[in-house]
Amino acid sequence: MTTQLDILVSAAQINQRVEELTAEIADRLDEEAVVIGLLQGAFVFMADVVRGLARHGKTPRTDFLWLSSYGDSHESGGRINVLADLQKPIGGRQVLIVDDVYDTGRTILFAKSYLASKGAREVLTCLLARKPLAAELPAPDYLGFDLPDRFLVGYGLDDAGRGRGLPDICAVKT
Ligand SMILES: O=P(O)(O)OC[C@H]1O[C@H](OP(=O)(O)OP(=O)(O)O)[C@H](O)[C@@H]1O
Ligand SMILES: Nc1nc2[nH]cnc2c(=O)[nH]1
Repeated sequence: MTTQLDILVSAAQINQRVEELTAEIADRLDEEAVVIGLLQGAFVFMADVVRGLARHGKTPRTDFLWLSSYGDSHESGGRINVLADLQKPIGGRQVLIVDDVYDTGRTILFAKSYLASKGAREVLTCLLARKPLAAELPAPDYLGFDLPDRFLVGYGLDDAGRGRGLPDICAVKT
């Protein structure tokens, strides 16, 4: 990437936080729980969350829901599009949504009501990062980091499709 970035959270800090979060989550998940990652942004965090859960003795089912609202823009388009649905029913199950960032809150609020409408018994949320706008909204059940109001890239987060594989959480220099 040619974009200039500042590192906000290092890979080592992320690893440590994932370890703490997954210890807490493992205590809360029941044997029939499904961990649901929101594509695309959650795929890196999701991989670390499920491996952390395994270290803490839980190997839940997994699934993905592909939602999109930003496209290649730095601003939410306002409307959430379901690009690909869950592969298995979740009726009566506890679910944990895993996503990368909580910003306007539209994505996570949509995902919560969408999964509830599919019959989930309990919907828990685990967000890697929260930006200041979302601090006014309902808190996630599990949160990695409170970060500033900057455009985030890396560790799953993209800038127009690029940068998801960067190991740290970075912010675009303005
Ligand atoms: O709180 P919000 O304002 O809704 O923003 C959060 C969402 O924005 C990004 O998704 P995006 O639509 O960019 O799709 P992506 O996951 O494929 O990057 C990100 O992955 C979150 O899901
Ligand atoms: N990549 C990326 N996607 C977002 N969606 C909402 N906020 C952000 C952000 O800061 N970075």
